This record gives sequence, C-alpha cells and structure tokens, in this order.
Amino acid sequence: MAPTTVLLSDFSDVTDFVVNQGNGVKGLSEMGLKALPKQYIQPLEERFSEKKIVPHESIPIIDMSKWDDPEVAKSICDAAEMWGFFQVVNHRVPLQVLDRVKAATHRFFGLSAAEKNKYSKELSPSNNVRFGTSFNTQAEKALEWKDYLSLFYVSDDEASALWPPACKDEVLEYTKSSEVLIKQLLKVLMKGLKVEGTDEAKEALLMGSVRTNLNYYPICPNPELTVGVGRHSDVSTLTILLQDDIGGLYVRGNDGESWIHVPPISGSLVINIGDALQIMSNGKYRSVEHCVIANGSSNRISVPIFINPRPQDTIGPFPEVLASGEKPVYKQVLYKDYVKHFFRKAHDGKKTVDFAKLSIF
Ligand SMILES: COc1cc(/C=C/C(=O)SCCNC(=O)CCNC(=O)[C@H](O)C(C)(C)COP(=O)(O)OP(=O)(O)OC[C@H]2O[C@@H](n3cnc4c(N)ncnc43)[C@H](O)[C@@H]2OP(=O)(O)O)ccc1O
Ligand SMILES: O=C(O)CCC(=O)C(=O)O
Ligand SMILES: [Fe+2]
Repeated sequence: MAPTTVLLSDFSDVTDFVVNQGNGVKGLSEMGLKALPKQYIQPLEERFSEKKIVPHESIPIIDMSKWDDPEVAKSICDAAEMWGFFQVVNHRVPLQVLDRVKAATHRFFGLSAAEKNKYSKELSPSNNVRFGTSFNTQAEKALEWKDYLSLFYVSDDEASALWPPACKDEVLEYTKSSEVLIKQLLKVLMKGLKVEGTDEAKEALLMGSVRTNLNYYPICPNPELTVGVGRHSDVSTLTILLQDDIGGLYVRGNDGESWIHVPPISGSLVINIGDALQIMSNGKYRSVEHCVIANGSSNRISVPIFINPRPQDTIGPFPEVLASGEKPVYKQVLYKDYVKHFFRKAHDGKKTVDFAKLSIF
C-alpha cells in the first residue's frame, strides 16, 4: 500500500494533517486523493440533493446605479423581506478592489502550511486573526470541505501589525471600500422599518464590528458526499459576499425545501440579511439558510464581509417596529452570547435564531 493511503486510512492522522499541522483541506486535495476520507462523509440528510434545485428561480439582481431612487429602495426592502438574499451591480465598490482581494486570497492560501498555521487558533498572535478549516472541528460529526482565514477588524494599526502580509492591504482596502455601500443599504433597510435617523448609537448597533473571511474550497474527490459549508444562516446584521466565477452557493427557497443557485455575475456582490437584523426587525427581514457545495473539478474562493453589532451590544426588536402593537418574537440578547452559541455547535440550519426567540413561539 502507498504511504499516503496508510496515512489517510487512520482517523487521527487525517485530523492531525488537516487541522493540527495546518495543511487544511487544500493540503489533502493537493495530495491527489482518489476518495474522500471518511471524516468528510456527511450523513445522507446533510448531503446536497440536486433534485431539490429549482432551476429557473433566481434571487433578485438589483442595479444600484441610481441608489437614491425610491424604486431601488423598494427593491432592496422587498428582497430583504421575501428572499433575505440579493445581488447588487453598479454598487460603487471599484472592480479593481474586488480583483485585488481575490488575488490576495489565492496568495494567502498558496502559502506553505507552516506559514498559514502561524495564524491558527493555537499560534495566532491574536484572537482576531484565525486560520482554520471546516467550521468547528471539535463539535462537528462530519467535517466541511473548506479552509478559511477570519480577520476581525479592530484598527488599522492592529491589522497592519497582525494580519498576514500576503493579504492584509487588499482585505483592508476591500473592507473599507464597501463601507459606503453598507451604509446606504442599512439606511434604506432602516427606512423600510420606519426606524428614522441613523445616529451614532444606531450605527454602532448595526455595524459596530466587522469581520472579513477569506474562504477556500479546494477540488474535492467525491463532492456529492460532503459539503463546502453546511446549512446555516449568518449571525451578522448584513453580509456582503464576493464570489469568484465557479458557483456553488445555494439559498433556501421559500418552501423551506428547495435550493436556488446564486449564479456568479462578474462585478456583482451578494448581499444577505443576517440573524441580528432578523431579530432587530422582529422577523420582517429574513436571514435565510444557505450552503456551499463541494466541487469536483475547480477550486473556489469567496470573501464575505460580516457586518455585525458589537460583542457588548444587546440586540432585540427595535421599539419602532413594535410601536404599532406588533408582538415581539425575540427577546433581548447580548450579541456576544448569540455569536458564541453559533460558533460552539456544528452548522444546523436556522436553529441558531431559536436562542433569541421568546419562549411562547
Ligand atoms: C468559519 O466558518 C464560518 C464562519 C461563519 C461566520 C458567520 C458570521 O456571521 S461571522 C460574524 C460573527 N460576528 C462577529 O465576529 C462579531 C462579534 N465578535 C464576537 O462577538 C467575538 O469575536 C466572538 C466571536 C464571540 C469571540 O469571542 P471571544 O470569547 O473573545 O473569542 P474566542 O475565545 O476566540 O471565541 C469563542 C468561541 O467562538 C469560536 N470562534 C470565534 N471566532 C471564530 C471564527 N472567526 N471562526 C470560527 N470560530 C470562531 C471559537 O472557536 C471559540 O470557541 P472555543 O472552542 O474556544 O470555545 C459562517 C460560516 C462558516 O463556515
Ligand atoms: O462561499 C460562499 O459563497 C458562502 C460562504 C458563507 O456562507 C459564509 O462564509 O458564511
Ligand atoms: Fe454564510
């Protein structure tokens, strides 16, 4: 038997190679595996079924060139209510900035395992910079076919000192260039809730903390047996996602069963509502379940920016939303507790939000 086969037949060796030594699934993929290691085989009910794809359905594509136009505002609020997901084009984030951050993502994941592993949970100089694989390798019964670098923004100085040199400038540029778009989207969405005026306190509550992730999904030997990212909704207020031209992101249809593909559109950004905004809007804006399939022939990258409340903020339905007598569906929760609850378990679809539900629901 070839040495590689011996190595990968043993549970602890795969985990050690991928998780502890920092090779990630990229390292596994590059060994030219013929079969998926058993650690990655998802139970039948978590595998993606092509039969559930609705082929001609699409999330809205919104042209933001005239972004003060009330029709554009209406499309954004309608999409947030009906789909929880939409794509934007002519969004004013320069296309070169998007190209540069995609190149930087490839540059970071192209580094040696030893170099990337300097940012692992165990070795990283800060909790705000984390290279890892899958989602929560301790809690998951089956691992996910994805490596990531997660960068929590604190200050330019910290980013400059602690983020990986291979990508720090480009990630900062992308994150900062998206700020105008994010503010515009939040202004429109707040107006749709009749939450008027974006004072400093409200702005901090909606977008007080920012985390940018670089995701890498390498070629997988048996993509039908595993997932890139399992079913989940984001815990953010809003997520701005840049994807490359490979495809594979699916959004749950309104029937709760079907899946709708989010086709790559050159120069576009995918926007989705996260749990924090679902809670603050008392369920009017929907944070929708999504997943990423594994791919048998191409490597894929994506770069989500998660716009969040600050960890120390308490979130709950806005008083303006309840002013007409609407009953609150969610209680007040400390955002840090909510996020910890999300990260402590494996992906489990829309269950995270139950943490914030009032017990009568
Ligand atoms: C990775 O694959 C993913 C990620 C996602 C992400 C979706 C999002 O919506 S991310 C947005 C999250 N919101 C924020 O980052 C905003 C506020 N941040 C916080 O509140 C804190 O940073 C914290 C996340 C609560 C962490 O608090 P702290 O106690 O100071 O720090 P830790 O001890 O490092 O973390 C606690 C616990 O959480 C896990 N964790 C933290 N950050 C990450 C991360 N970036 N990626 C993975 N796991 C993380 C960490 O493992 C800790 O667990 P323990 O085992 O140590 O208890 C969507 C889909 C994906 O596939
Ligand atoms: O890679 C993608 O397209 C989506 C990733 C995702 O859902 C996430 O990182 O939360
Ligand atoms: Fe997500």
